[in-house]
Amino acid sequence: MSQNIVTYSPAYTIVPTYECFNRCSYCNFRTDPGKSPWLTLLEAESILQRLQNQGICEILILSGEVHPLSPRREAWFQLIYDLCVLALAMGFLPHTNAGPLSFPEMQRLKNVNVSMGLMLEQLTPKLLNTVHFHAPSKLPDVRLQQLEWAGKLQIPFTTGLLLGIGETEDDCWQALAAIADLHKQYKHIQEVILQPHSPGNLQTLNAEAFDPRLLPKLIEKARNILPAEITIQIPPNLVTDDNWLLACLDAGARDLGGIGPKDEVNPDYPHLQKHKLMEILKTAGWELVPRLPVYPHFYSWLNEEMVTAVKNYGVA
Ligand SMILES: O=c1nc2n(C[C@H](O)[C@H](O)[C@H](O)CO)c3cc(O)ccc3cc-2c(=O)[nH]1
Ligand SMILES: C[C@H]1O[C@@H](n2cnc3c(N)ncnc32)[C@H](O)[C@@H]1O
Ligand code: MET
Ligand code: SF4
Repeated sequence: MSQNIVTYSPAYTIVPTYECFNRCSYCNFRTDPGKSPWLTLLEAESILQRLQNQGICEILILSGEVHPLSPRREAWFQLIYDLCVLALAMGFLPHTNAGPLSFPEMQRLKNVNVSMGLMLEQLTPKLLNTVHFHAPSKLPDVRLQQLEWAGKLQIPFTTGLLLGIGETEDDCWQALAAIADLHKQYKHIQEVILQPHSPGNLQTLNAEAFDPRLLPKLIEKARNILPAEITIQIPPNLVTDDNWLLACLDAGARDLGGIGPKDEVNPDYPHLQKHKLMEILKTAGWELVPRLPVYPHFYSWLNEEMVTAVKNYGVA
């Protein structure tokens, strides 16, 4: 068995809506409520048709958020649900990250997703006075509760930290320890993303990019805090120097996340072409291998329909 494998998920991101009632000051994705048209199922169908037979497995459904008490919340949720059903019908594997959900919403989405995700971001409440001042969805207790519900519902889950938004190193260790604790109870975390803050043109936060030279040490320490079965993921387009990227792998990162034509969250940071990335990794002896958005040890948590969808990729 080769030990020098790095995985990635051939993915395409579908955005139900960019409108969001939160205003995270580092966000380059959101528009104001009512200001962005929602994706229609017809538009989605034509996008997905063009993606067929291109080696893409994962459809990442990434959304701005309609307030839980808004009269438009139900239609917003239904659109996300229907997009998952459509992606499945067309042979793709959905992974939804649409911000915090109610327990029944999460329960319903489990039926039409092979895995789901929500970044913890950070745990320290001091960010509520800064980058998350206008972002009730980023209340640490709300995020922790989401991770707990995902565990109770046995949803294979992706979470992670956003780095360089005003936290200290110690804040990172505490956030990682909280993820490790929840995982020890429910065994549901498949990967933890260590996402460096990367400034774009639309955000209001005036802060530097997270210094990528700090990443390897952070990954090494994260590797010690997190149980071994949780994979550490780093986004290669946000670690723009080849040597730093390789240093991240040496430190214990083993996955490069969803790689597709556009990074919707960080549109100013395009991904390298796959063969370029492969070449860089190869020089250091790493092999880049595609994976599905759900890891094999979670197949027993999926319903029959999700297992069938996964089986179409010749695994399970
Ligand atoms: O291309 C991206 N994929 C992102 N992904 C997808 C991720 O890289 C993988 O495709 C999934 O983890 C599925 O395996 C996220 C998934 C989450 O659950 C939470 C946050 C993200 C963030 C990004 C992102 O910024 N860019
Ligand atoms: C989908 C995820 O994208 C991350 N995210 C949001 N804005 C930025 C940015 N400027 N740089 C890096 N990551 C970002 C957050 O962690 C969010 O949860
Ligand atoms: N709004 C969601 C969150 O922040 C997912 C998309 S962020 C661009 O968790
Ligand atoms: S990061 Fe997510 S929750 Fe925050 S403003 Fe952007 S879309 Fe909304």
